[in-house]
Amino acid sequence: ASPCDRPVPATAGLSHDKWEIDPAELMLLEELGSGQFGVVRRGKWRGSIDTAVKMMKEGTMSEDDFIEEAKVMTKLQHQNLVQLYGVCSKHRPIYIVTEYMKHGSLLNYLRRHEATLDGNIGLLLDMCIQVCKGMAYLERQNYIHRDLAARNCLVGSENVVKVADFGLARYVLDDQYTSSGGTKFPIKWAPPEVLNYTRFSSKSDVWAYGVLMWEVFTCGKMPYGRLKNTEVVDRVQRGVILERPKACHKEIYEVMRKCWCHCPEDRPSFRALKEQLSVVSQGLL
Ligand SMILES: CS(=O)(=O)c1ccc(C(=O)Nc2cccc(-c3cn4ccnc4c(Nc4ccc(C(=O)N5CCOCC5)cc4)n3)c2)cc1
Repeated sequence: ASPCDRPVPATAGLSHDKWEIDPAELMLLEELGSGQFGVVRRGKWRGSIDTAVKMMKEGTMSEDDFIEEAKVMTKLQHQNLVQLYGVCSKHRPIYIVTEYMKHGSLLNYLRRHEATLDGNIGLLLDMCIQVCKGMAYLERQNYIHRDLAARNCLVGSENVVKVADFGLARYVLDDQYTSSGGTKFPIKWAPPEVLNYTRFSSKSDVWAYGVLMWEVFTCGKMPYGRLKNTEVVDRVQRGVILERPKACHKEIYEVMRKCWCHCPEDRPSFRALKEQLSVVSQGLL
């Protein structure tokens, strides 16, 4: 019988899990950057969809666990989260395919545009509010980021800011990055309970969010300057916090300070932060 009148088998298309992307549908373009994890390139998916393709160097990630988690991550959808489109896991290195953000990381954007951003309180606050909305969504989904910082947020057109790489830290194999004693551990974004017991929670993400607000209002300065990790750990455990950036109104700094309460339960939720920041933002108009 001709193929057109042969019944389509019920399993057609099911062999490809929807989080699995066929590399034949990806056209790899210029390199966007790289790190110890591998290389990131811009890509076109199915001819027209702009993507960023992270090509994970072998040995940097527990791949099978990550591929399992990718099924969950593709379901996390919000206008302030960098959308995971899927993975190419049938070859090595595996590819992590996400939506493309054309202005790169928030940290580099702040540093590159300091001249126009500095003093533009409304725009800086709007960037913080966008990150807060993405994080409030993750909080509602009981999803912990574990490495929130300006370097892990991305900027798209019209100053859209989105949170990236949520949850990815759990799959990094380099224990210099994963253990709080390691040289690559993000000490400056970690609260006391993470430094002492690696106890991650949405409230430890809130602490990191306070540091991200400080990064935004300093247009990308390094928190605690050139202090060594051991000196930062000592200060944080003694309750010494980051000073108010000069471009930052006292009421905005008050919000940051609440994110740095020693006890996690005394810190506001992202839901509460979103309310507080929009009140401040209206007050500015
Ligand atoms: C700690 S870890 O888990 O090992 C880990 C480490 C690193 C990463 C990671 O993704 N890093 C990473 C590195 C480079 C680019 C990315 C990266 C990831 N992306 C996801 C979506 N979009 C992007 C994107 N976009 C870019 C980046 C740079 C430019 C650029 O060249 N510009 C210059 C001209 O002005 C505009 C900006 C443009 C767009 N860059 C991500 C993720 C996880």
